[in-house]
Amino acid sequence: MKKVVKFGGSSLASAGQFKKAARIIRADKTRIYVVPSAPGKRYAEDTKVTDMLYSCYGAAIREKDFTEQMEAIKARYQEIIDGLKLSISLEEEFKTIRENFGKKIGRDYAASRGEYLNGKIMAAYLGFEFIDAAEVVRFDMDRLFDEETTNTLLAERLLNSSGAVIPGFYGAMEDGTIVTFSRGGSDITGSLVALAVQADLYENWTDVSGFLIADPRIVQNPKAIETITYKELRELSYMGASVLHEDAIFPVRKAGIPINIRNTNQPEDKGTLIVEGTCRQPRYTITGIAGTDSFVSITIEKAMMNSEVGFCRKVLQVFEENEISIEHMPSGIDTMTIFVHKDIFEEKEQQVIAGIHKAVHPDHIELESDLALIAVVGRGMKATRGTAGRIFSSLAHAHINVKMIDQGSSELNIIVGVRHDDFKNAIRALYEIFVETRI
Ligand SMILES: Nc1ncnc2c1ncn2[C@@H]1O[C@H](COP(=O)(O)OP(=O)(O)O)[C@@H](O)[C@H]1O
Ligand SMILES: N[C@@H](CC(=O)OP(=O)(O)O)C(=O)O
Repeated sequence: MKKVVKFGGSSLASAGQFKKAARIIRADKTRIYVVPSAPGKRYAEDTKVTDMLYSCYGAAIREKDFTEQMEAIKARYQEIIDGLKLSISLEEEFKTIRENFGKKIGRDYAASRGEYLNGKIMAAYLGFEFIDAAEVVRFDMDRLFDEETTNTLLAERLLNSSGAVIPGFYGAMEDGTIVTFSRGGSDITGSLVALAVQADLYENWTDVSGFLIADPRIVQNPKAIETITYKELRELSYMGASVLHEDAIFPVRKAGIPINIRNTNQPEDKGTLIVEGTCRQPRYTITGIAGTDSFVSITIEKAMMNSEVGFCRKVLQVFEENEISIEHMPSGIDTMTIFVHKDIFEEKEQQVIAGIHKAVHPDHIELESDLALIAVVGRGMKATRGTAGRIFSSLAHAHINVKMIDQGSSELNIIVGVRHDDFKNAIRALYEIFVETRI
């Protein structure tokens, strides 16, 4: 039996949190492979070390003096080292980092140092071997993740280890250039390590007692999900449930390795088990609710659109040419609406509109911004009639106007579009009807 344990930034933000993590690791001899994140927030208004590094590197790039910012980062680590009563020194490491910042060696290198240094401390504290992710997580020369090489490198390096710390979030190209995954990417590293060593379980330790039915920052004390399938989780994390990176599912899913989301502050809680399939019936019709609140909708109107062969393709081509990916596309007889992320669309707005005019000569194009999309997800929905009806009535009851509704053909999710201002209330209303009232 072997387990991979990933600790998120909130679990390693201070010496006190490090001690909790180490207690968890030492309590189970099968917890052999440890993937740490960089120190996260110690309290709500605190700054994550990754963000401190980005901002410090930003100053270096602008050729501003970054001494003070670098000292603040160093102080975060020194506080942990002192609190753990370790005799290691990071003086030399910081000297190198400062020099590399001066040489403007790369933004990804800068960000990766958060995990690198935390890994060094964690390895020293546990008495485990430190393995630099730059040696075992490979990106190709186009900065794309190289899954096959990584799997080989990790397996060769780790299989005989009796205790190893591999920092999360980054890897390197063959020439040593550091590349990071997108934000929250330590979850991906954990998953890659689990696949390479064919772990029995991938434990992902965070600051909540599992995947909760709704975002705890929106719904007060939401209930935890006991068991969730990879498919359901993918829908929820893609739609903004940030507890697990959306790409962390793929490596373990392939090998059927379950993920267990656990709480470092409450290790006695069972957390959430993420599995390929389960015969366990979910407790409620829905498994979870998640949403993101910055979409734009583009509605294209043209009489007789439905009989114009190739209309949709021509419109979609305009988005493709502008490298904008499409989130949803509900349509009517003479209208089609396209939902896209606001931040990506904003920069190219006028090009896209001009492109659509040129491509299909519409009667009218209407843009609506500040929209939110909410996904109601659950394997139990397939067997239950009237789910969409309940969604509508709960939102109507809360005086929320539904802009769009889209049911996936797998009947695993229903997506609802609402105004940005209604976003949180809509999630609360949906939680209320499916979980609290359970009618
Ligand atoms: N459905 C959800 N269930 C649990 N946590 C969620 C959910 N949606 C959003 N979150 C947020 O995700 C946070 C945990 O993810 P993250 O901040 O990446 O943790 P870590 O630092 O441990 O990697 C929680 O503190 C919570 O605020
Ligand atoms: N430290 C990186 C990577 C990461 O995964 O962090 P966390 O586990 O704290 O979400 C970030 O802030 O994006």
